[in-house]
Amino acid sequence: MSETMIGVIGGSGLYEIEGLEGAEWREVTTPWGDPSDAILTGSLAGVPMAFLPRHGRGHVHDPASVPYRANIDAMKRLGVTDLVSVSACGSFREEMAPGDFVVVDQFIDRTKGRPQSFFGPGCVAHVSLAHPTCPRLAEVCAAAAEADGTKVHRGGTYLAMEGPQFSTLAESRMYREAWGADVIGMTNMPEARLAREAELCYVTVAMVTDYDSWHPDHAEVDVAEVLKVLKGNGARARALISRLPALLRDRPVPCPEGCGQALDHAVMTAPGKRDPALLEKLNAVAGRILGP
Ligand SMILES: CSC[C@H]1O[C@H](OP(=O)(O)O)[C@H](O)[C@@H]1O
Ligand SMILES: Nc1ncnc2[nH]cnc12
Repeated sequence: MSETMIGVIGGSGLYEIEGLEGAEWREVTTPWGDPSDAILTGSLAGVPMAFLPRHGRGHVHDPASVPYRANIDAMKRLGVTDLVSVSACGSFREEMAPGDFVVVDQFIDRTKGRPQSFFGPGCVAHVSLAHPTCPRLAEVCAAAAEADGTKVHRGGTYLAMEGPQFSTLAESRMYREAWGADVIGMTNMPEARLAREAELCYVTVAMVTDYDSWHPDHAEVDVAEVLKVLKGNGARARALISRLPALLRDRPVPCPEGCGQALDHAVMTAPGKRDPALLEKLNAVAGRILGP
């Protein structure tokens, strides 16, 4: 049985974490290009961890230019089994207030033009995305946040918009009223798709920073407001991360939810028709089924 390794992708406002033993920023190269930044590796309470700031230190990447495939490949290559996305989001629900955390379990993807898959011509694969997050990791994250006194909403639909501008009032109302979305952000797609293809347990912890633009009693979202709330959220996000090792250590690997076998019946291309160059690029993500 291989061991649990926790990966964290930190979103806006979360560019590093403290307290890792043997902490080292490591440059990881991937066949999909460079990740957003070097990756901070080390261990926490004896459990190996890897932390990657999604936008890079200094917030260099906008939501469209984040190298999602390189980020997920790099995490997989390092041995990550459980990947937590910690992200800022707007809320479409009165009860999901700024400062609350929403452990997301569904996505609606409105992003455009971002590479959506590791697979393609020469190695076609179709994984299930019906349940795009790992229920075990979701429960662990919810418990870790609650232990710190944070108000947690278990379950919620995250609308991934293209950005970088925030939504119009009409869009905000449509996502909330007609589409039933609970929170909105710009980055967790295609990240969640790619994590599933890479057979990682994945969950989004969405930290509510604002009410987007639909709420009659709150000003429309702007970055100043988001940053103000993020300052408060940062410490609680770090506290959540620090509790993960105790909750994930000693759990079986692979996870019984099946995230680690997502590719078992997914590849359609006949062995003799597979493109060797693409197979080479897939060596970390799909080496388990395609061979290293
Ligand atoms: C700073 S507000 C908009 C920005 O914040 C969120 O980023 P992340 O998901 O990486 O925390 C949102 O998706 C936008 O990219
Ligand atoms: N209202 C909002 N829309 C999109 N991304 C966000 N990130 C934080 N708040 C947001």
